[in-house]
Amino acid sequence: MTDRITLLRPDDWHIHLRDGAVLQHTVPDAARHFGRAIIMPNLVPPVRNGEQAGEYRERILAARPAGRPFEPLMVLYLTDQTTPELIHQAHGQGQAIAAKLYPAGATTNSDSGVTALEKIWPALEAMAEVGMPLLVHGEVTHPEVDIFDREKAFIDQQLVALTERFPTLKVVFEHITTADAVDFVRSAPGNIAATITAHHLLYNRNHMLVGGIRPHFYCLPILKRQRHQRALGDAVVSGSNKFFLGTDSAPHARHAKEAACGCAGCYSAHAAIELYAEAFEQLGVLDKLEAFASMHGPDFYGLPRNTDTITLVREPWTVPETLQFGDQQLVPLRAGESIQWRVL
Ligand SMILES: NC(=O)N[C@@H](CC(=O)O)C(=O)O
Ligand SMILES: [Zn+2]
Ligand SMILES: [Zn+2]
Repeated sequence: MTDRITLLRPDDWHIHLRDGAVLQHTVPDAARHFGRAIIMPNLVPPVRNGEQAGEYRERILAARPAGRPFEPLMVLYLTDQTTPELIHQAHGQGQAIAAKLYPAGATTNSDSGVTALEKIWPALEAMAEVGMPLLVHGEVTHPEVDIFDREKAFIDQQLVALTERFPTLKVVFEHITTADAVDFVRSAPGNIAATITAHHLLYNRNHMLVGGIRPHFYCLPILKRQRHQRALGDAVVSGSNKFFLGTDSAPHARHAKEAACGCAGCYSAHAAIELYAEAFEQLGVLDKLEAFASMHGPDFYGLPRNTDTITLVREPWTVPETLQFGDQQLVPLRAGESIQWRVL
């Protein structure tokens, strides 16, 4: 049994840090072991242009603990109004590395999202031209589509056509949750990749719903049945470079989760690489963690891999019941329970 594993420093290709006072808590967590992170732009109001991305980046850097190598990689939030000029400007000035498609109404803070893909065709054309990746929250929002089918419906109704229309556009299908998404990404060309969260590898909908409803497992896309969890496991076991680490750590204050209408999002930044190590060990592929966490992401984005390392040891520890979140509290993933791995 391996009790110690050293990895090139990993990166998080999908995280929510929020804004304001909570950055004092979310940024240090993200910066514990990750070298870089793709910072999701779904603030209220969203990060719509290069200038706003630059300002948000400064607020994040102001909360970065001294001596940490952590670098935030900024993302634009696409709206019906996003123009090709805006893309060219943000890209040209190095203010944003990617742009995010939230179908309007699909998830937390997506009200300003895109109402019909045709509206952003010119922006996508510009992104393909300059090589800026499109990051996608891949769920349809039609009320008649069952919430467990929304990812598959997005592939069938939107993503296939989108990738055919823009064959050179780099696309990251974010936080995939279904066998359908795994199959789509696997059989797609090299410019299409996906992030996978630790919670979708470790859990399925039974964990959320059997024996009582557990709001801290509620996130979007929602946890699916075990068959889909296994398909995500198979994707990482395959070692394919199309799949890489994106935690989708998405903090909400405790009262906003434990409510009659609770918010979607799981917080995992306090123990992200440790939770992935557990998932990979359960799958019997700890040796594949490094490529997934530290190589496939930078390779896809065309960035250098980190050069320093981190070491994980098998040394169980207990996650606190709550963490400070600005002047509120949040309940992290695994609250009050143990995690098998610890970073030295
Ligand atoms: N994943 C979530 O359940 N929530 C995210 C938004 C998102 O990534 O869809 C959030 O911002 O809270
Ligand atoms: Zn999302
Ligand atoms: Zn997210």
